[in-house]
Amino acid sequence: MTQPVPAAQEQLSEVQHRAVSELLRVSPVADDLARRFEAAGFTLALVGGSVRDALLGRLGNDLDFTTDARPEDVLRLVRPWADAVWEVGIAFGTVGLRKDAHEGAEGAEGGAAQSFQIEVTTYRSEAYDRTSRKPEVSYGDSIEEDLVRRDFTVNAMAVALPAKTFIDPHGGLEDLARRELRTPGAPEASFSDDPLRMMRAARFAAQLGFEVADDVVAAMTAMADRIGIVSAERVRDEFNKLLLSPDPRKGLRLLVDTGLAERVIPEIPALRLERDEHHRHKDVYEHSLTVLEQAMDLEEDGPDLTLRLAAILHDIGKPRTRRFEKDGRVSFHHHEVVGAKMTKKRMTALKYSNELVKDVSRLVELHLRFHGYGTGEWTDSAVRRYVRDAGPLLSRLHKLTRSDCTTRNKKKASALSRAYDGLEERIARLQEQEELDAIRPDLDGNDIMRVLGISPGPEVGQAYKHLLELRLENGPMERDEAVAALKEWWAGREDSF
Ligand SMILES: Nc1ncnc2c1ncn2[C@@H]1O[C@H](COP(=O)(O)OP(=O)(O)OP(=O)(O)O)[C@@H](O)[C@H]1O
Repeated sequence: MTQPVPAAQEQLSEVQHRAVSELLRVSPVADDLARRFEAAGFTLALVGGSVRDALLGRLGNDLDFTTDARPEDVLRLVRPWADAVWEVGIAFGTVGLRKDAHEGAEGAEGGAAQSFQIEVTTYRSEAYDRTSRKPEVSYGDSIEEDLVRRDFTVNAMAVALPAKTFIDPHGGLEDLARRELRTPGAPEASFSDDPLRMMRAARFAAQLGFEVADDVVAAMTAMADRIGIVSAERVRDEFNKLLLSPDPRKGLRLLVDTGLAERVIPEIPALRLERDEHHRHKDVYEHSLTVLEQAMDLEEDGPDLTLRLAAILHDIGKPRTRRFEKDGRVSFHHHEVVGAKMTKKRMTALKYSNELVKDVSRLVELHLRFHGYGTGEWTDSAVRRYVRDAGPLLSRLHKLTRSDCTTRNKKKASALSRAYDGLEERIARLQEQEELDAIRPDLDGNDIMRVLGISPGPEVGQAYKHLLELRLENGPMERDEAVAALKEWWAGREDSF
């Protein structure tokens, strides 16, 4: 191997430093497990994404291990040690488990509990593809055999435990320091083994911010058709991870530029409408990517798949509805309705849940409604209908609609955002009004008559009004309290005569 240049050397030592502290953090649990395997004559190594993430200083509590022990031995070894064991993946060589650990006395938190999600997979000697659910798996005997079948060099490193021996036969550490995705062997061979890896390249680029090596991009472009043999569920899961990453624009661009998107979600590349010489409309593809990023900026509780799907898909009805009108303008009439139908069709083909398909297509359908608001005052009933039609999607619709403004014209943008502020204020006011309108006293007319032993008459109305005042003033009361308050009011009233 060539010696790293000094700059890379510096990066490597920073990488090593991070890795050491990450490994020390998980060590008590990982070493404990490894000693059990060692005592039984087996090896155990931290592997794949866990090693990559340790080197990047972002290892969480999900740990992946690889071993020469067969699944039935793994089960035997982990059962007495783990807090829970899952056997769902056992036919494919994977045992899942949870280990709850307490930090040692010297731990900064002084005894805080941590829960580790662990997967132990037996060495594979064939294409590493644990989600394709092939009926048979063949196991290997060496870790090198296992690592060469992994997707990218940065995912093909291991740390044998408890000795902490670093195993990196494909130069993953250097690629990680260079932030580059390369395959352990020729990319064409790797993608023939499992075409999903092409999607994974785009996903990791988006997730880690790495560049994809030129030969890998070339193979993705040449072999894009092959993605057709992969199940919709596997494609969807990778697409979701890409979309939920910190930089989905980067991953989506790769999918579109290599032709993978054409096979997987052709509505996105179709957004690249050729603009006419008068540039009468903006580039819908670039606009959609920007809307996606603007929507991400408005997320409050972490990445939101529903919102992100709606943002990237909101204009997919445009290419089909584009008309050049006689007056020289361009129109996209009903693109939101057409887009909602297209969304439903594509998401169903990708095997998304009915719930998500319904939510995303609803947002696509509603994304334009607000534009009617800007043109004139909405009646209260139009505002109520907007709220009712959005239902639980209202806060996402607010975010989508606000992000849908990508104009460079600052005046136009701030007018739109002010109009939306106005709408949100009105919604809040109406909602408050309706909540108040819905408030009833804690006892109704019949209760009042029964408690006071009176018949219908103006006193019942007065008693009702008094209880409503109390309800508005103090909030809900227990029944006993309300009865007592009613009697008190009645006695006070009689006294005043
Ligand atoms: N289709 C595949 N082809 C080759 N190797 C794979 C494949 N899927 C998973 N792997 C290997 O298994 C490891 C774990 O896979 P997984 O899909 O959980 O990704 P990860 O790298 O752990 O990232 P994340 O946890 O964010 O999904 C990978 O790092 C890689 O070594």
